[in-house]
Amino acid sequence: METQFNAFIVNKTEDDFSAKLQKVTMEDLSPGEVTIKVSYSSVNYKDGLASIPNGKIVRSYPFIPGIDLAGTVVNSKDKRFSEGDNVIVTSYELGVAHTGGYSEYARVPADWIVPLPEGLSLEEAMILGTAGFTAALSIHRLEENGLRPETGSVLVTGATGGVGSIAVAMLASRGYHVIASTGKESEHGYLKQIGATEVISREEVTGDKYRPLDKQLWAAAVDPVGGSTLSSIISKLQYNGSVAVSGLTGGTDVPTTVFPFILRGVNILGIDSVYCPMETRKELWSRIATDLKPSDQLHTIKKVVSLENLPETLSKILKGEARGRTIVKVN
Ligand SMILES: CCC(=O)SCCNC(=O)CCNC(=O)[C@H](O)C(C)(C)COP(=O)(O)OP(=O)(O)OC[C@H]1O[C@@H](n2cnc3c(N)ncnc32)[C@H](O)[C@@H]1OP(=O)(O)O
Ligand SMILES: NC(=O)c1ccc[n+]([C@@H]2O[C@H](COP(=O)([O-])OP(=O)(O)OC[C@H]3O[C@@H](n4cnc5c(N)ncnc54)[C@H](O)[C@@H]3O)[C@@H](O)[C@H]2O)c1
Repeated sequence: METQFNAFIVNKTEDDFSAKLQKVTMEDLSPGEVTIKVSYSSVNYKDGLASIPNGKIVRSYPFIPGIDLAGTVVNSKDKRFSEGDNVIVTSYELGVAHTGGYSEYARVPADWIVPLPEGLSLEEAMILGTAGFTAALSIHRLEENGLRPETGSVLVTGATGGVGSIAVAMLASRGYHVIASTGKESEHGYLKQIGATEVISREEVTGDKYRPLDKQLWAAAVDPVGGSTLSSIISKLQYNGSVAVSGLTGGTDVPTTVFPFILRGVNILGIDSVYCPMETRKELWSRIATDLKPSDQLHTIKKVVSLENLPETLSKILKGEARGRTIVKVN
């Protein structure tokens, strides 16, 4: 193992903020039982927030962000892992309070590690990453609440984003009629290519004005957008319909009324990928490698960058300009 290696460091002092590639040593990494040579990381909205001064994600500076990583174990003090094992690490404190995936090496607690399931390569694991896991958890929770392809169509908001694109592709590969919503007219072709049956604008979701109960349009929705988009979804879900809520790119305040809940039995399902229990996490990753794997669409969804490209890539995701999933080829 090299004594010095590359990592993307964010630093904040009283009067300065910087985010750049630097040489680091193992002493700059947070402690953990398992050392991993990182092959790929990825770029999530949360990583974008971690790269700006007031994103409220990073707990202390200087810091190495990156909430996702996939790589190979080089050293383990925990019996569950050995040199040469291919692994995935996402969630918990990674890239938030524990140095993350934007580094050639990472050191993490063994309890956070998922062995790479058969059926996924390290690259595919990161095309999916936290976004793919969140999409899978959303679909799992919707199906637990009765959703089936014959129940009706499923709306996906923020559909060109990471969570959105993977949700479109996973739902389509499971036989659902997927209605993808986007603000980007130029991306309708992309959304059809990854499996959307119909593509609608953001305004078609919200309508001209909010009505507490509106026309029943969708059996379910995967919503990483939140805000007024979520208010409209709640009033337009079919009887007993559910929305899986994972994000806030469209805002955090969700004005609603009790009517959809007490008159139509509508459900809001909260989706948290970060502290999802390990047993469910492992089960879902093995489904992501098999029945939930959108094999045909993964390479249409991916874009590959290097650690050097991170500043412009992180800035793009915060402006809502990223498409699909950007993975970072680290080693
Ligand atoms: C991959 C998953 C994602 O992408 S999630 C989306 C990214 N997350 C965000 O944008 C949230 C960033 N955080 C914030 O904006 C603020 O912390 C919010 C949530 C608004 C609360 O702010 P404020 O009212 O100032 O209180 P606070 O920061 O002291 O926290 C209050 C209690 O909530 C907790 N909290 C905070 N952040 C998280 C989090 N990400 N996950 C779980 N819990 C969180 C804090 O620990 C605190 O709890 P306690 O009082 O310490 O028990
Ligand atoms: N709950 C969880 O465990 C979890 C996990 C992963 C992501 N997230 C959250 O999900 C959201 C999406 O994450 P991502 O990594 O896929 O990001 P992303 O940037 O790839 O996707 C976001 C999408 O939202 C769209 N968008 C932006 N502003 C919008 C607006 N005002 N109205 C409608 N659409 C808008 C963008 O065009 C983009 O398509 C973020 O809020 C992120 O924090 C939550």
